[in-house]
Amino acid sequence: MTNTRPTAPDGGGPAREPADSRPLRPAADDGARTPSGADGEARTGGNLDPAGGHPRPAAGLDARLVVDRPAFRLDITLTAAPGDVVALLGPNGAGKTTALRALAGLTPLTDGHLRLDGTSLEDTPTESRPVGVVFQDYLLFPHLSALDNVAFGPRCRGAGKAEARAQAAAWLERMGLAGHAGAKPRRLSGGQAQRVALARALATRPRLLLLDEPLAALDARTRLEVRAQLRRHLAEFEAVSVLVTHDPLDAMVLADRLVVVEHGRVVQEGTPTDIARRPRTDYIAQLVGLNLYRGQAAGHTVRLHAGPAITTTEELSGPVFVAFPPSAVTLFRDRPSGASARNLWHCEVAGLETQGDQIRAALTGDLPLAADLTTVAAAELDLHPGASVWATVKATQTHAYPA
Ligand SMILES: Nc1ncnc2c1ncn2[C@@H]1O[C@H](COP(=O)(O)OP(=O)(O)OP(=O)(O)O)[C@@H](O)[C@H]1O
Repeated sequence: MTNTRPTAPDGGGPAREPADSRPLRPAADDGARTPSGADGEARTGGNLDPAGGHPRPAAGLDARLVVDRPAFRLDITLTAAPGDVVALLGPNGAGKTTALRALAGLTPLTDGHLRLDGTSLEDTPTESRPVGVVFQDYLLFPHLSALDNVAFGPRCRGAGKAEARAQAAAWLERMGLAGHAGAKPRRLSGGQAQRVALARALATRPRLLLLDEPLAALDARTRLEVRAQLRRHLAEFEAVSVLVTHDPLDAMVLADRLVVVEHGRVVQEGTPTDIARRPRTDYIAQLVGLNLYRGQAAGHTVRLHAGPAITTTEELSGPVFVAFPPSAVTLFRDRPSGASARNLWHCEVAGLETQGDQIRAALTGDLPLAADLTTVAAAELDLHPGASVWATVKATQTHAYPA
């Protein structure tokens, strides 16, 4: 692992944890250098994995991670080409950290495989794997300057002190931190410390960069800045990056591809746009802020498994999903007469929540749904929990796709 060893040169580093304890902690430093020539290979080349039908890239990451625990099983396939940024998203307990720990070599695989640039990592000691990790809480050595924290990686790879420091200085410069090279971590802001941690991971030129909730410890303003910087650095990074996050915005901004994990399984993967447009589980629909239903389509009508029918513009048949945003819902206190919307449901307000300058109403009744309206509209409608309302959605505002 790139960024820290169990003990720093003078013995002050974080202690190494047992192989499968929590939280995720760095292990030893990277000793192996990247096989050269892997960069620039076809991003989607390779054979098909006979088991899962996933492309098996010659360069990049090719993993099936199976971890069995008494009450939990992780079984996910992850492939990524050099240059890809993949975000693992999922609810609490889905298995994201377990997957990251398995990729890092901190949690042993029960089954599956883990290959990087065509080489199996399973036989490579954790500390020799070309893997870098950036942790949520940075885990910088407190007694070392920013420069020496970053130089630590190259040092462990065998670089001489002067060379390691020169490389570290170049990385700090790249991160816009040249002026903080001599600062100890306690004198750095959260955003600066996170950039030092990223520099430390990148300074060993890993072939797999793992980021564990990299922005979670930052306040909202710093987060915005660091997110933009991280996006730039990840875009420049030539090998595979995998990040774990709870935050859909981080995932959408930082990643080329999202892999959504629920109950230890991949439930959906695709580009952020595809996932936002065609969510396939309630968790993802909530994440991207859509109302999502499942039903049987016949022409322009989708009969929901539990509930009424929804009229759509798409003409489909068979099992489908139908989605629409809360902003597409119009609410009335009295049943609208002559409303052009075909979709009209009688509901009750279950709850109201302020979201920025909008009010999000949670409705139950004919169809459980979320509706957004302005504060003024909510006041005019005299909305309150228990209030009876009529909800309409135009067919053109819905989106139906095969399930
Ligand atoms: N060291 C461990 N020993 C036994 N069970 C564990 C261990 N670590 C995690 N688990 C269990 O494995 C499952 C997956 O946990 P994991 O931490 O990977 O999920 P997660 O998606 O990262 O969740 P969160 O978002 O809350 O961090 C959970 O049921 C968890 O309780």
